[in-house]
Amino acid sequence: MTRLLEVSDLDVVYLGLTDEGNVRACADINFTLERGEILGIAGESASGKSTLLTAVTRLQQAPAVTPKGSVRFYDAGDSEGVDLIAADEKALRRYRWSDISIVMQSAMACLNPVTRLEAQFADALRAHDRSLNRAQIRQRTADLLAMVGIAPQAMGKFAHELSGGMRQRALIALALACDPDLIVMDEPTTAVDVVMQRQILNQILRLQHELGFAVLFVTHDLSLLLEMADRIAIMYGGRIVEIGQARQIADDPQHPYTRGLRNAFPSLTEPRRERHGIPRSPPDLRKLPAGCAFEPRCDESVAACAAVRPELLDIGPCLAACHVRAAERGVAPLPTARPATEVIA
Ligand SMILES: Nc1ncnc2c1ncn2[C@@H]1O[C@H](COP(=O)(O)OP(=O)(O)OP(=O)(O)O)[C@@H](O)[C@H]1O
Repeated sequence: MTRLLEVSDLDVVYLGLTDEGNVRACADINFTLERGEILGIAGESASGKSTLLTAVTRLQQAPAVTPKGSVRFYDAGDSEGVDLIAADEKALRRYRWSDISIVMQSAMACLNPVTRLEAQFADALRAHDRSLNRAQIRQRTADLLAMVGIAPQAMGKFAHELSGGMRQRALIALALACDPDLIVMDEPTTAVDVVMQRQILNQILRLQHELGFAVLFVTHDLSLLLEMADRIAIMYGGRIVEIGQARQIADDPQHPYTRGLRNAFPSLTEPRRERHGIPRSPPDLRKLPAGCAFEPRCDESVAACAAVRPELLDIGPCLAACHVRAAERGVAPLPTARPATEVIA
């Protein structure tokens, strides 16, 4: 395996008018991605998933800032890598499209409404290779559309002339235009019906298999990730609380929150049983508790959980941020509780 991306100690804060108004949407994010790997990121709404993707791709906009951390991207054969967080706009342009491309939730918002598809593909292709002539661009566009099952005639159409599923697939074809090493996907199938969702996901998996790009895939639908990802990171309250192989997350989840998510939907193979949601609501990111953010909803918590924030530790089957699990597995003793309240600065 060769490393493609390394995210270290990354924080993302939406600046408010006052310090109390700051939202630390992502905190202490650490993960790696290997070439050709599919890493899924799951978690409830407002857990910081989309914020993480925009920070990793440096597409975040004010009031979002990244006060600390790095996102190191390793080009083929480059052992040093480049820190995308520190890179200037000019340097970033070199990586966008050709190395890293993005498929967002709403194709309608991402495709240009006033230009035909062909012109949008031409822009992306020329960003990679300025010497391409019109005939080459048309041929490459037709090939890319064919990869996602769209007839070449569609290149003469505007986004509003395509169905929702076609738009989303056209966006995937556009993301593939420069043969990137990494495609970042933010809920790419939420805007389409379940049949189309299945078709698109199968297409992504087939293309990933053929072309070998890595995928960073965000969704709130854990069941979907269990099917397609190699590894899965679970986010809660802006932090990764568990990260492990998809099979382990499916069969042996460790963090009580992951267990809650896992129990919330039925399995195709297990006997039928009653499903339970996770009680109460996610935390307010402007005022997180000093300890574990999941503690108020956790049925396994002990005194230390409310007082001391658990680190993401290697507990054997996976990395997890849970005092109870770490103690259970002999990785770290339960900390001594000390009551405190933290206000995000
Ligand atoms: N522009 C903004 N200004 C202030 N806070 C923001 C802004 N955008 C997002 N947030 C806050 O950041 C937190 C994380 O939001 P984010 O959209 O990253 O979560 P998510 O897990 O992707 O949710 P969803 O699944 O609903 O898209 C939320 O509390 C949200 O309210």
